[in-house]
Amino acid sequence: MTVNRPVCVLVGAPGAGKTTVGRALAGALGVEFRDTDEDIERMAGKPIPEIFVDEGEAHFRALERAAVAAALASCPGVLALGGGAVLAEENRAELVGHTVVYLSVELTDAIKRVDLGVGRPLLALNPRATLRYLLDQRRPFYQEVATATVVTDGRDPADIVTEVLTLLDR
Ligand SMILES: Nc1ncnc2c1ncn2[C@@H]1O[C@H](COP(=O)(O)OP(=O)(O)OP(=O)(O)O)[C@@H](O)[C@H]1O
Ligand SMILES: O=C(O)C1=C[C@@H](O)[C@@H](O)[C@H](O)C1
Ligand SMILES: [Mg+2]
Repeated sequence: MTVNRPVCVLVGAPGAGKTTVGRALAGALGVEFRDTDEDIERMAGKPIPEIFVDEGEAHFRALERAAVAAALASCPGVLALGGGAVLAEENRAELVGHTVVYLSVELTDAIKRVDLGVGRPLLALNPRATLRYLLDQRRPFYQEVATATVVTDGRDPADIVTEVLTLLDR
């Protein structure tokens, strides 16, 4: 039986660069890139902001728990989790034993990268204050699940990919 485990799971706040760095990292490793946000959109047949409006955040989080469990069990490549996936105890427990890289970002860089919250429903109102709250709330959870942390502030994605490749010994 073949067991598919991600080479690397990326966690971090909105704007940390999970999707950007994850895609480039997967390209460098020659493996598939998967993003639970994209899996959820495919499952639901609509974009994440519409799921929040039509069914609410609790429903989105339920879809996210299913997407995280499925991806951890079937993705052999680089897997990016949604920014809030670590909020669920169930997801944090599922991450034990995986190689999990926390792409850390602080407020100044995160706010520049999230483009006033476009496409990010939680940041639609008052992005700066909300992002500050999310970063403070989630930092301990990202640290709890991470097997390594890579600081992304003031660095370009190619530089971050190089550091992750070194961490992975590739
Ligand atoms: N290290 C970086 N330096 C500058 N800009 C970056 C960096 N990483 C990502 N970006 C830019 O920031 C934006 C957000 O990046 P990305 O979508 O990869 O973040 P994310 O962590 O996947 O966010 P989300 O949790 O919302 O999915 C994109 O426009 C991307 O080009
Ligand atoms: O930070 C969050 O809670 C989110 C981040 C995105 O990746 C999406 O999963 C969604 O917009 C929620
Ligand atoms: Mg993303």
